[in-house]
Amino acid sequence: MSNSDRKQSVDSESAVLVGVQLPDDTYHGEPLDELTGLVETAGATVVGRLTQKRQAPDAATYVGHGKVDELKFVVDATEADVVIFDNDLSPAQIRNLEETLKVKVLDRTEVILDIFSTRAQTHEARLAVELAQLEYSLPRLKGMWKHLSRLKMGVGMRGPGEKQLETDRRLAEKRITDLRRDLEKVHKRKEREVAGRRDRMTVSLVGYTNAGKSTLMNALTDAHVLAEDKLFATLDTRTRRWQLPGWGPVLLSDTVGFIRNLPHNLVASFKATLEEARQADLLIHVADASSPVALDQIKAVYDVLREIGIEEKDALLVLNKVDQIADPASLEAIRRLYPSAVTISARTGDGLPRLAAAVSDALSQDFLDLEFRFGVSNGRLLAYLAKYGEVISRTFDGDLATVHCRLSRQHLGALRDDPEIEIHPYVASTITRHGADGAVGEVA
Ligand SMILES: Nc1nc2c(ncn2[C@@H]2O[C@H](COP(=O)(O)OP(=O)(O)OP(=O)(O)O)[C@@H](O)[C@H]2O)c(=O)[nH]1
Ligand SMILES: [Mg+2]
Repeated sequence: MSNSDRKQSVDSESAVLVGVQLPDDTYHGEPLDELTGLVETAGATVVGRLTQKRQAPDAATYVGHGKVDELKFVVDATEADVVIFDNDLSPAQIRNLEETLKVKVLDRTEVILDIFSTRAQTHEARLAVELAQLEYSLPRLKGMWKHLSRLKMGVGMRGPGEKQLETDRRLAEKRITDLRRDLEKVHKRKEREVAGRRDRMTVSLVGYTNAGKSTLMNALTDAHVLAEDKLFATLDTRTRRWQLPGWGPVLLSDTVGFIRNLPHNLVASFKATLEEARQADLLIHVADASSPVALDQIKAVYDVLREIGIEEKDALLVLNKVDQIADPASLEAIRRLYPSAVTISARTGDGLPRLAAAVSDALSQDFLDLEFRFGVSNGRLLAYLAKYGEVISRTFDGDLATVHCRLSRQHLGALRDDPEIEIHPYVASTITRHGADGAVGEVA
């Protein structure tokens, strides 16, 4: 089968969706709405939807026997090509269901991985997706190679997915090792790159997929990044200069969107991309306030952020798409929970000055814990630190002065730009930044 054949078969593929609600499920939305969006983004057409409430999944087929019969009936009646579960299935459950239904059976994670594999643009994103796909499917494909190759190719089988069918498990394992090593290299390089930009303020846009991050990026800068009504339109980080009113230029980054129950190995693989967010001076968490499940989405984003070591308080919440909110009460409900959130519309530009002011405020409040070493004859620098900084200690050793103080990033920037103040005088001058865990390196 050639590549173009495969793409066509996906576009014309019809899918029946299945969702099982378990007692610990706290999601408030319509059970299969999000999966429908994912499946359509992957290029298939939804021809049937079945839901069931259960106390626990059935070990053999996830849904109960009666439901399997009903599913078989729907699959036959609609001549569906694929059945897609909203829940993660075990390899045995997939096998049993495929034997009975005689069509391919996928789960939500595979659909997400499939979308990522068709959308990844950069080298890094491709590596990350291939690794996640291999890691996810390897344990489930053991002993299933023949079984799977009998089934029709399509959603979930593209990209590296189908390569696995041709290769053997050992090759796949070797590939995983290579991919991990390559990604580690990319990660290291990214860390250095990001660290190299330390003295410029960086702001990252994060948020649920389709919340409007790229649209906001375009509204604030001349980025011209792709923004569209599809899930996971953005997979690669883009950084642009944002002329922040009342502050000056900062670097603004757009990032990959998050989703509820984001496949775990995908989070790990995108670590390098998310590194941008982790190292940012400020995160703007963009939420789609017009979504009926806005609160679930906001919570899901905080969950992913915590996984990469970022606390809720470190992100500025922005409630986007206020132009399309039909019921003001729903916005009020969100605002009651997050009173400091800024409401905007990236589309109409409403609230953008308010957002700029909030970002500028947040950055100004940000003080750095610094240690300056310089020649004692540099009286201007000493005076500057005494005037604008909060001096914690001052020691003089011969003609070397060491001043430990807190200084806002804004004043550090101004200090650097001041032609009157020499911060590289006769004696080597260094500024060390103190993080929560002690000194984290030089910034000058
Ligand atoms: N009505 C309205 N629509 C918006 C607004 N902001 C974004 N959108 C629309 O929402 C859709 C998604 O926008 P994107 O900017 O691509 O969203 P994203 O967060 O970058 O999404 P991913 O990159 O897929 O994670 C697009 O169709 C936008 O036109 C807004 O303020 N109001
Ligand atoms: Mg985007």
